[in-house]
Amino acid sequence: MIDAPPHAELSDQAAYAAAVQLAADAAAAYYGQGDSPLDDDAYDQLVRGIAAYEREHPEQVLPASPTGKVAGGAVVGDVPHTVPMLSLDNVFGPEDLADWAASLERRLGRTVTAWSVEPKLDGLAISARYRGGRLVQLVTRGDGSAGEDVSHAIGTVVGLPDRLADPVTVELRGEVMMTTEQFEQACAKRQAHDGSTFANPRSAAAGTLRAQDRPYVCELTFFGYGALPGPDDDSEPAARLRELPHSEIMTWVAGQGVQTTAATPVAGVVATSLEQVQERVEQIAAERAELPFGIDGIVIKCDLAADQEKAGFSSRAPRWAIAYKLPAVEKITKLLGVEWNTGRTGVIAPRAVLEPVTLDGSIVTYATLHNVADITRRGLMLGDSVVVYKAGDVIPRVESPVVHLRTGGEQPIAFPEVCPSCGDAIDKSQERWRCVRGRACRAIASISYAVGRDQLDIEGLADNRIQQLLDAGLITDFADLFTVTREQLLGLERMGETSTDKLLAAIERAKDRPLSRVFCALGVRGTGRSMSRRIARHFGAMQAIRDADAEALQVVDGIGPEKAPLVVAELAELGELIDKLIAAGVNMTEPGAVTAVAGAAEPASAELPLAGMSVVVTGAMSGPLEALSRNEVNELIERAGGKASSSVSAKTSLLVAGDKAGAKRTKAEGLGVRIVAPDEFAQMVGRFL
Ligand SMILES: NC(=O)c1ccc[n+]([C@@H]2O[C@H](COP(=O)([O-])OP(=O)(O)OC[C@H]3O[C@@H](n4cnc5c(N)ncnc54)[C@H](O)[C@@H]3O)[C@@H](O)[C@H]2O)c1
Ligand SMILES: [Zn+2]
Repeated sequence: MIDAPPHAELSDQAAYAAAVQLAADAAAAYYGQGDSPLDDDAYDQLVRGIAAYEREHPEQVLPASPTGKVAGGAVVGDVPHTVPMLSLDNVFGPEDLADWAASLERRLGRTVTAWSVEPKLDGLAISARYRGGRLVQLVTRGDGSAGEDVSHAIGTVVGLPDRLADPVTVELRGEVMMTTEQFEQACAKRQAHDGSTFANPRSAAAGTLRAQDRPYVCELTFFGYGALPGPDDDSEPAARLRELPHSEIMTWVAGQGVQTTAATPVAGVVATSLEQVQERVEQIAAERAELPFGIDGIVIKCDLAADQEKAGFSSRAPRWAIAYKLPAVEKITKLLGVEWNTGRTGVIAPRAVLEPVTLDGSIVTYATLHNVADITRRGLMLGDSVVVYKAGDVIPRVESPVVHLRTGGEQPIAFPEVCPSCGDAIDKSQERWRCVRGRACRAIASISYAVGRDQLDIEGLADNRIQQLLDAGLITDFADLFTVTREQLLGLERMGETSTDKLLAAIERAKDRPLSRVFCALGVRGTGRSMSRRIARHFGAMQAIRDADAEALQVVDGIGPEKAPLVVAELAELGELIDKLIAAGVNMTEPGAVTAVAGAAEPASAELPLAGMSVVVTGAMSGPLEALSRNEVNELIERAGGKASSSVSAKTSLLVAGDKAGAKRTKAEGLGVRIVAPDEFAQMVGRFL
C-alpha cells in the first residue's frame, strides 16, 4: 500500500538531542491541547530517525526519548490504570503484515485461526469505567500506566451511555473522536467565541475532552473497541469476558447500548486467513474517504483470548495486535498564494497555491478554498502553515491555518476588485462572488461544456473553433449554434466545405438529444450529469421543469431545500437561452418518461429490468457496451429503470465489472453484491440498448 516510510537523518549527538527535544515538545502539544507544530507524518519520520540513531549509538540514548514509550510526552495523570493502556506497533503493507504474522505465530507455536480486523479510529484512547452498570469515571491513556480523570465530559459523548443495559461492573476501552459534523459544529462554536477554529477533528477532540471551563460545549463521539472485567471480579459475566473471542466481546459491548463500529461501513470482521485480512484492509481503505469520521489505519488483532494471552505484551504495545497504517490524508504545508478564477457559470473561485506535499499517494500543489466568506471565517493569511486534507478522489481542501505556527510575517489575502477573467465588476450579494456578466463572462467555457460528449455531443467544435465563432460575432451562447448558416461558417478562416457540412450535420443531430442532455448542457449550477438525468426523467419535459417551484423540485433525489431555490433562480436566468433553443427546434422532452403532474408519484416502472436496483459500473466495457462512454452506460441503466451510482456500498444491487475492475470489485465481493460481466449485463438490458 505504501513503501516503508523515510526517516529523519541525524548526523551527530547534538542533532539527536535536538530531535528528542522536538519530539517531546510535539508529543506534549499533540496529546495536550492538540496543537503540535508537526503533522503525524513528520512526527513519525522524526521518531524513526531517533530510533535509527539509537540503534547505532545505544550508549547515547536520552531518557526523554520517545522510543519504546506508549506516548512520549503525554500529560501523565494521577489515575492508575488497572491494565496498562498501550500503543500499537505498525506495519505499512502486505509484506510487513505477513512478516509480523509469521513472527507472532512462531512465538505462539501455532497458526492463528481467527483474526479480527477493524478500523483504526483516529481519536484518543479512553477508559470508561462502569460500576453496577453506571458510568462513573472517564480516564485518558496518559503515559499508559496512569491517565487523567476527564469525567467532566460524561454526558457530552455520543455513543457512551450513562447506563448500560445490564448492571455490570466493567471497563470499556475505545476511542473518543469528533465526526466531521461535530467538528464543523465545534469550529463554528469556537469561531463565534474567540474567532479561531480547530486544526482537525483529532486535535479538536483532544482539546475538548480535556477542556473544563469552556463557555461552550462541543459534542464528542465514542466507539468502543474493548471491554475488561474488574481485576478482582470473579462473577460469571466477568469470567465470560475473559474467555470470549474479541469479536464476541464487541457484540456484547454493542448489546449493552454502547456504540461500536458495527453499524458503520467499516465494521469489524473476523478473518480466517491473512488473504482475508488483506482483503478487508483494502475494503476499509476504500471506504475511508467517504466515512463521516477519521481513520488512520486498520487494527488487526488475534481474535481468540487464548492467542492474546499467550502472545502477551511488550512494554509499549500488545504483541497480539498491529496497526496497518494508511497513507496520511492530512498534512501541514505553507499557503504560498491564492489564485482567483472565473468559472463557466461566472462564479469567481479562489484556489490555494501550496508548497507541494504528498497526500494519500499523490502530490498536492493546489487546494480549494471555497469562497471569500470561507477564507474570512477561517482567518487564513498568506504564508500561513495550513492543514490540507485529501483522501481518495476528493478534491484537496485547505482545512485551517495552524495559528500557533505564525511567524508574524503572514500577509492578508487580497480579494479581487474586478472579475479576474474580463475585468468587469463583481456581484458580491451572495457568498459565492460572481462576475456581473454571469455566464457570458466565460462564454467559451460554458459553450465548450454544452457541446461536450456527455451533453449535446457536437463533434468538430474544439475550443479554438468556438473562440473563432465568438470572435466573429456569430454566437454568444450555445443556442446560437443552431442558427449559424453555411455561408457564415464558410466565411471563417480554415473552414472548408467538407468541415462546414460535417459541423452543420453534427449540430443538426444535436437537436434530437434527450432532454436530460439538453438540460445538462445548460450547466445549471449544482446539477451534473446524473442529476440532470433524474430531473429530466422526473419531469419529462422542459416546460414542466420550468413550471416547477422549489418545492416541486425537491421531489427529485439529491435536491434539498438549499439547492432547489438556486436551481429555480438559475433556470429563470437561463430563460432567454432556453427560449432560443426551443425556437431552434431542439428537443425538449425525455423519451420514456411520463410527464409528471405536480404532486404525482414517479411513473410506474416496476416492469423495467433494473427496477429498484442500484447499479455500479467498473472496469473496461466489452461486447455491445464497448463503444459506450461511462455516461452512456449510466443513461442506459436509468432507461432500464435502475439507478446509476459510482461507488459500491451495502445498498448496491448489481456491479457490472469489466476487465481491470479493481477495488470496486473487491469491495462488492466482500459485501456479497451480485457481479455480472458486461456481456451478461447487455443481455439484461438488451431492449434498451
Ligand atoms: N503530530 C505530532 O506531533 C504527534 C505527536 C505524537 C504522536 N503523534 C501520532 O500518534 C501516533 C502514535 O500514537 P499512539 O501511540 O497514541 O497511538 P497509535 O495511534 O499508533 O496506536 C494506538 C492507539 O490506537 C487507537 N485505536 C484506534 N482504533 C483502535 C482499535 N480498533 N483497537 C485498538 N486501538 C485502537 C487507540 O487509541 C490506541 O491507543 C503516531 O502515529 C503519531 O503520528 C503525533
Ligand atoms: Zn467576468
